[in-house]
Amino acid sequence: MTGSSAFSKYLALAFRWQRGRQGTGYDKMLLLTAPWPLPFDSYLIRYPEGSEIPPHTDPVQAGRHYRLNLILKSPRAGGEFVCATPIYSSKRIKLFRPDACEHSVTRVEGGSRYVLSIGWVRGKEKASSKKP
Ligand SMILES: O=C(O)CCC(=O)C(=O)O
Ligand SMILES: [Fe+2]
Repeated sequence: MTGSSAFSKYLALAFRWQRGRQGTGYDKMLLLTAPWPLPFDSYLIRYPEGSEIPPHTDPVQAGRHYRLNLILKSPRAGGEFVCATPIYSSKRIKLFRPDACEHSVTRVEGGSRYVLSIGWVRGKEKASSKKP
């Protein structure tokens, strides 16, 4: 993709609510993203009552995917982030490898949940090019 078409794609997407990829009731809003010097993206994610994210991974074409998720607002019940091996986890801060560690969000019950999600990719090694 050329720089200018990447930028027009960014302008078309940024600061608008889009349906989450899993189609399970959550919405995301692209804030800032850049391909260089360190590929990164940042999203505001909104989970209305009854939404959830089933177990999944977020693979990248090359390198290692990291995410720092800041839980801005928790619902009264549910909406728990589940990941067996986070790098760091507290009530409001989750640092993890979404490409390597399956993760999910339990059904939000009693109010909404809001997350600021910042992701970046380190290294260039292709997962499929790894020697056994
Ligand atoms: O909202 C969350 O806690 C996790 C969302 C998610 O799947 C991700 O950030 O990759
Ligand atoms: Fe994810």
